[in-house]
Amino acid sequence: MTLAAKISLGCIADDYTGASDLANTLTRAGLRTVQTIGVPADDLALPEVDAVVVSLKSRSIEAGLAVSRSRAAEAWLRGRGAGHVLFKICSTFDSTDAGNIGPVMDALRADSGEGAVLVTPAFPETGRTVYQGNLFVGAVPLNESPLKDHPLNPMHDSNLVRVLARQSRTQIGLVDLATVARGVDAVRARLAELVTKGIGAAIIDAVFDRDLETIGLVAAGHRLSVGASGIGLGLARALVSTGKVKPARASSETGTAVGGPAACLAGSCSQATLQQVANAERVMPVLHLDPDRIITGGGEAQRALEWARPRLAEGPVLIASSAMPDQVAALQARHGRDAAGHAIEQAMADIAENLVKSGVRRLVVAGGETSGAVVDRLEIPGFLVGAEIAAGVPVLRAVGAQAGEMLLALKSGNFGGAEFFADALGLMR
Ligand SMILES: Nc1ncnc2c1ncn2[C@@H]1O[C@H](COP(=O)(O)OP(=O)(O)O)[C@@H](O)[C@H]1O
Ligand SMILES: O=C(O)[C@@H](O)C(=O)COP(=O)(O)O
Repeated sequence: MTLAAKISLGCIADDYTGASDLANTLTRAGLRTVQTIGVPADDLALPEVDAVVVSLKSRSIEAGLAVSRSRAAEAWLRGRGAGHVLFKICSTFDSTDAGNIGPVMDALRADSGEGAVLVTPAFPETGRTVYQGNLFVGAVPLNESPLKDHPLNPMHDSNLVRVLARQSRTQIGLVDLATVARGVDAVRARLAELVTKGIGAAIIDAVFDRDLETIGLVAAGHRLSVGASGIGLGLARALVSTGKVKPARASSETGTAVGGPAACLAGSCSQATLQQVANAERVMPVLHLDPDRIITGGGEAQRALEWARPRLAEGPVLIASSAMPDQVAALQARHGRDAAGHAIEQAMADIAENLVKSGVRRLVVAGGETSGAVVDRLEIPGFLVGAEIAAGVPVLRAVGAQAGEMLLALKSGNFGGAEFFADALGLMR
């Protein structure tokens, strides 16, 4: 890969939608940023950038594998000069007690020789705030939010000190909002106090962007941090305000038009996506997949393609597997959680691959795991960040894709407004 100058910030994202969310945030804060899929091959031509976000599909895999892939990404980023590495996790802390945030954090902490790692999923722009170590999604604690029904990692505890302690080998401390409000020196003093107690990581409260700016200034003096786009915002602003990065103006354009047919795929079952799919019915043809037929090998992907192909010339189409929590639970009871999730992801990848073979060059995908399966199948090695569709969701221009010029939007399940699919296609020309 041709990266002429050394990078200022290295990031490892545990899924592809999360990576594009972070790449979007860093870009808007003035950092020239590229998103790669996995550790990039040496011959991938990328422009000169301040930050690289290496996207992994490691959120729901076995912890040992998540650790080894994250360590490989970290080694690559450090080799390109990154003094600070941010491990980007979900703003709703998506994980199970068996992994993966704690094990990856522990391994990266050991590799980077970090004393106490700052951890916060706060991202106020999307309603994620942390107070006394408790994560709120909008007005409700995490365990009362729609995340309690997530198909792969339902979240039942809003206290992140407890959640992370169950996953990590180190003790977990708290830097509370009152300390953050007192500023950079107070946070540094609190961290030093935690280190003397043998505490290796701390959840840090943040409610407003100004809290993240304080956190970013402290974190920028460390080698490692863990969090969502909010801490990315803090780090980016710190790099700019301390003169380490000369800010670039984020474009509101996505560059030359790609044209050709457009399609949307939804594998997310989040409340936000369910509403967006329902609203899309008013503006484009929508096909609801039969998940049982997908899992039992009933030719559902083929049926979807036969439905979509004749419609593509008329305008965009949407193909969705999204279902309500009770339907998801019933399907999982019949087939098993992982088997169901995997089969549906692979069916989405089959559909995406064949839609692209049929000429689709503009593709919107809803769902993190779903996006991972689709992007892997399309063998897209990286993305440049274009216009912002909604908070946390940019238009992406594929770099080095086999299919040539392509625009994608990878929507985190919970993000986007009620008309997200129409909003996205409106910016993807
Ligand atoms: N109808 C369904 N029933 C059960 N699981 C489903 C259904 N539709 C999709 N899934 C699976 O649910 C998971 C959704 O995860 P993901 O794509 O990451 O969405 P989100 O961004 O909302 O977390 C995927 O593994 C997907 O294959
Ligand atoms: O931080 C966030 O909320 C997102 O960037 C993200 O990671 C969401 O994950 P998915 O909902 O699984 O796409």
